[in-house]
Amino acid sequence: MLAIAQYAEVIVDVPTMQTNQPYTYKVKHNFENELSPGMRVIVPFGRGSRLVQGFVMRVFSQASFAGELKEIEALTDLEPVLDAEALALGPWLAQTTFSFLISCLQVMIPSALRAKYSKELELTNKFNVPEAVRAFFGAHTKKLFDEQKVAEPLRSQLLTARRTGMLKLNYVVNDRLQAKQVSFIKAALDKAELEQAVSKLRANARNLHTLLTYLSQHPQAMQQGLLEKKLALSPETFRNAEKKGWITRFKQVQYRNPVRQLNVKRTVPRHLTPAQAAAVAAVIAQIDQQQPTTFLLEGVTGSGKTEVYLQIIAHALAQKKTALMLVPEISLTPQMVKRVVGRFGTQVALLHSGLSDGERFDEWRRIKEGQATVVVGARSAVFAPLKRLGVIIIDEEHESSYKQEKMPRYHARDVAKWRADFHSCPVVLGSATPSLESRARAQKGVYRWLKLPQRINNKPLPQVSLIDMRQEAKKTRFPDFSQALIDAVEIRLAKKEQVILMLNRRGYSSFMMCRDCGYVLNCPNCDISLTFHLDTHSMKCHYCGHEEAIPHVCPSCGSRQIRYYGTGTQKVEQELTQLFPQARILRMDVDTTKRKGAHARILREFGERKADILLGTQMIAKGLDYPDVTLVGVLNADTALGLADFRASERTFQLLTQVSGRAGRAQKEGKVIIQTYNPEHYALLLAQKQDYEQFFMREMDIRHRGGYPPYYFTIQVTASAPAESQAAKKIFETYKTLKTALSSSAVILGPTPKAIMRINKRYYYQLIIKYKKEPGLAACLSELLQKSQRSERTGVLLTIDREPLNFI
Ligand SMILES: Nc1ncnc2c1ncn2[C@@H]1O[C@H](COP(=O)(O)OP(=O)(O)OP(=O)(O)O)[C@@H](O)[C@H]1O
Ligand SMILES: [Zn+2]
Ligand SMILES: [Zn+2]
Repeated sequence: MLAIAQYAEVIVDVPTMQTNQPYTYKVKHNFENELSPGMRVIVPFGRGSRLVQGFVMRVFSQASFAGELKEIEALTDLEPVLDAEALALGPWLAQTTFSFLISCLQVMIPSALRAKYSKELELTNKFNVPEAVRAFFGAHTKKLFDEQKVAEPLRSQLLTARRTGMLKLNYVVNDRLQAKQVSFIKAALDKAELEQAVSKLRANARNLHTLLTYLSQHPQAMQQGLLEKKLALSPETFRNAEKKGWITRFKQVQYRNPVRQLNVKRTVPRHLTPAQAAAVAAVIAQIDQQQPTTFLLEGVTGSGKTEVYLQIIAHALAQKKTALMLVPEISLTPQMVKRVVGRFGTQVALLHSGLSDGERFDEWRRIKEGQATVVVGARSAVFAPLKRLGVIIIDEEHESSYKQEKMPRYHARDVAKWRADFHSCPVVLGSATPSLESRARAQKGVYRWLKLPQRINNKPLPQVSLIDMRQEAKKTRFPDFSQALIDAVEIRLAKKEQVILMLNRRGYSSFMMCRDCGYVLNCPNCDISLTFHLDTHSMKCHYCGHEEAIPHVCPSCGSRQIRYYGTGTQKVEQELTQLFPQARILRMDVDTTKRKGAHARILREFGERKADILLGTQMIAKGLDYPDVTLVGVLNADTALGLADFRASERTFQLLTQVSGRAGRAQKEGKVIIQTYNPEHYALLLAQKQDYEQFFMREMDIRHRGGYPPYYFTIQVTASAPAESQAAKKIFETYKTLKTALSSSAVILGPTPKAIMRINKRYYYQLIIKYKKEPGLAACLSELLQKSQRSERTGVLLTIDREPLNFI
C-alpha cells in the first residue's frame, strides 16, 4: 500500500551549511498524493525561513517529531528525477567519497536540471499596501523578487505584506531548459478525400495544391518546419489548410538527438577470433546468470576489444536488458561513436561534454523513459538512469579522467561496481595497459582475467625505436626533431601515408623568461608561471584563468630580451611547416579544439585524408583507428617522468603504448619513433617492447618496496585557506587528530605545502595517509569533514580524497 505522504525527509541545498542529515517537513494537503521520493522541492530553511531547494529522500505518514514542523512550499518536479537506485546510491557515494549528500544527488542529474528558481511576488490587494510596496510593483501586478537584492526597509515591508495576505509569493522554477516542442502536421482526410479537395481548389491556390498533393502521397505525421523547407511553403498555407479542416496540427516533444545527426552506416557483427569469442562467452554467461562479476579485459592495441564490447552489448539487448559503456572523454571520437551507433542505431544515447546542456538533458530523458537502451558516455554517464542494466563496460579503464577531481571525488569504476551489484550484472574493464590496481586484482582472482594477446589477423605490433635526444638535439637545426624522425616523416610523405605526431604536455608549459635577469612571468593569483598562447596572443594561467598581455620588456629589469621557453604545439607546427613545406598539417590541442565540434572535425578531416600529419597533445593517443597511419612520432616522451608522483612511470608507459598502438593497424606495417632524454629508463625500454606484463612486474616491485598503491590504500587530506598560516594550522591540527586515531601500521606523509602552494589566492597544504586496514579511519575523517564545515565561515576548507590520482 502506498503511504500517504504526510511527512517528508528532505536533503536541502545550502552551500554554506552542508550536512548529510535530512530535515523533516510537513506536506501540505494538496501535495499529499503527488509527492514521492526523488522529487525536488522548495522548502523554508533556517531561522529566517529562507527558501531553498532540496531532494525528497523519503515520505511517510507518521512522524515521531515533537516540535513544530515547517511545510514544503512547492514542488519543483512532477515526477521524481531520482529513482530508487539513485536514492540508494547517493548515501553510499557520500560516505565513501567523503562528500556531502547534496553534491552526490546533484551529480546524478543533468546540469540543465540543477535548476535555478526565482521568486515572484504577486500583488493581490493593491489598495491596502504601503506606498513603497506599490512603488515596487509599478504598473505590474507580478514582479520577480530576490531577497538578497532588495534593501531594507522595503524588504521587511514586502514580507509583512505577504504575511498579511496582500501579496502572494510564487515560485518560478526555471529548469533552465524545457524539452523542445515542435509542430507536426498530419492529413485529416484520407487519400480519396484529399484528391477530391485538390480538384476543387481554385486555380491560383497553388500552395495549397502543392501541400494537399504531397499529403495524399505521404499520410504519416511530419514536422511542419521540414515540410515548409521541402515544399517551399509558408506557415500561412498550413494555417489555411488547418482552418479548412484538411490537416491537423499538434505539438510534439522533439529530442535534440546527437545520434540522429550522425550519418552512420549500419554494421554487422564480425566473425570473432577465438580469443575474442572466449572473452564474449565468459561475459555473457555472467549476464545470463545475473552475476555481478568484474572482468579485466587485457588486450593489446588493435586486438579488437571494441568488437568484444559490441557483441556483449548485443547479447544484453537480446535479453531485454540495457547496457552502459564508458569511454574517456577524449576517445569519444566520432570514430568510436560511429562504431556503437553503427551497430545499435538510434537506441544509443550519447553523454559527453561536447553536447549542449539541452542535448544532454534530452539524452537523459530518452534514457529515463526507456527509449535509449545503450548509453555511451564519459565519466558522469556512469549515473545514466538506465533500468535493467545487463552489463557495464569501461574502456581504457586505466584513464585518470574516470576520477572526478572535485566533490564528489568518485571513481567511475567504483560507481560502476556498485550499480553492477544493484542490478546483478557484470562489469568489463578493458585496456591495453590496465591500471596496476586492476591488474593486481586480476592476479589475485578478485577480477576475472580475460586476454587478447594478439592483434587482429596476427598483425605485428609496430616496431618502436628510442632516439636519444641528448645527442640528437645538437645535430639538427630543429631542436624538437631528431634526424631519424625527419627522415621517417619524409618517407611517409613520399609514400602518401599518414603520420601522427604527439607532443606530451603533461607537467609542462611554455613560459616567458628574461634572458638577462632570469625573471619568469608568474600568475598574480597562483604560484605558477603563465603559459604563452600564440593564437590569442596572451599569457594565461591554466589554474585560475588569469590572462594578460605578452610583455615586450622585462617587468623586473626592463630588458627587451624576454622570450618564451618550452615547446608548444604551435611552435612545433611552425617548425614542421619549415621542415616539410609540402605537407598538410592538422593541429589538435586545447586551443584548436575549444569550439564545439572542432575536435570531431579535425579527426574527420584526418580520416578523410585531407591532411598528412596530425600533430597533437595526449588527446590523439587514444582510440584512433586509421589504416593509413604508418608512423607515430613522440616528440618528448619524458616530461612526465620528472614529476614527483609515484605514478609518473605508469602514466608514461601507458601513454607511449597507447600512442604507439595507433600505427600500422591495417595492411601496412607501422613504425614508432620515441624521442627521449631518458633512453635507459625502464618505462621507456618496456614501452619500446610494448611489454605490459613485464612493466607490471617491474613496477609492482617498486611499489612494494616504496609502500605505494596497490599495496597500500591512500587518502589525501588537503587544507586550504586565504592565509597561509590558517591552512598550515588546519593541516597540523588534522595531523594530530589522525595520528592518535590511526594504528601504528599506518603512515602519514607530510604535512607539506602542495607543489603549487597557492592557487587562485588560496593556500594549500596536504598530507597523505597510507594504510592497509584502519576500520576507524572513515568515521574519523567524516567527523573531521563535518567539523571543518562548521568552521567554514573562516574560509578554511578541508577536502578529503580517497585514492587520489595526483599526489602533488
Ligand atoms: N573479429 C574481427 N575480424 C576482423 N577485424 C576485426 C575483428 N575485430 C576487430 N576488427 C578490426 O580490427 C581493428 C582493431 O580493433 P579495435 O579498434 O576494436 O581494437 P582495440 O583493441 O579496441 O584497439 P585500441 O585499444 O588500440 O583502441 C578495427 O579496425 C576492427 O574493426
Ligand atoms: Zn592563476
Ligand atoms: Zn629581466
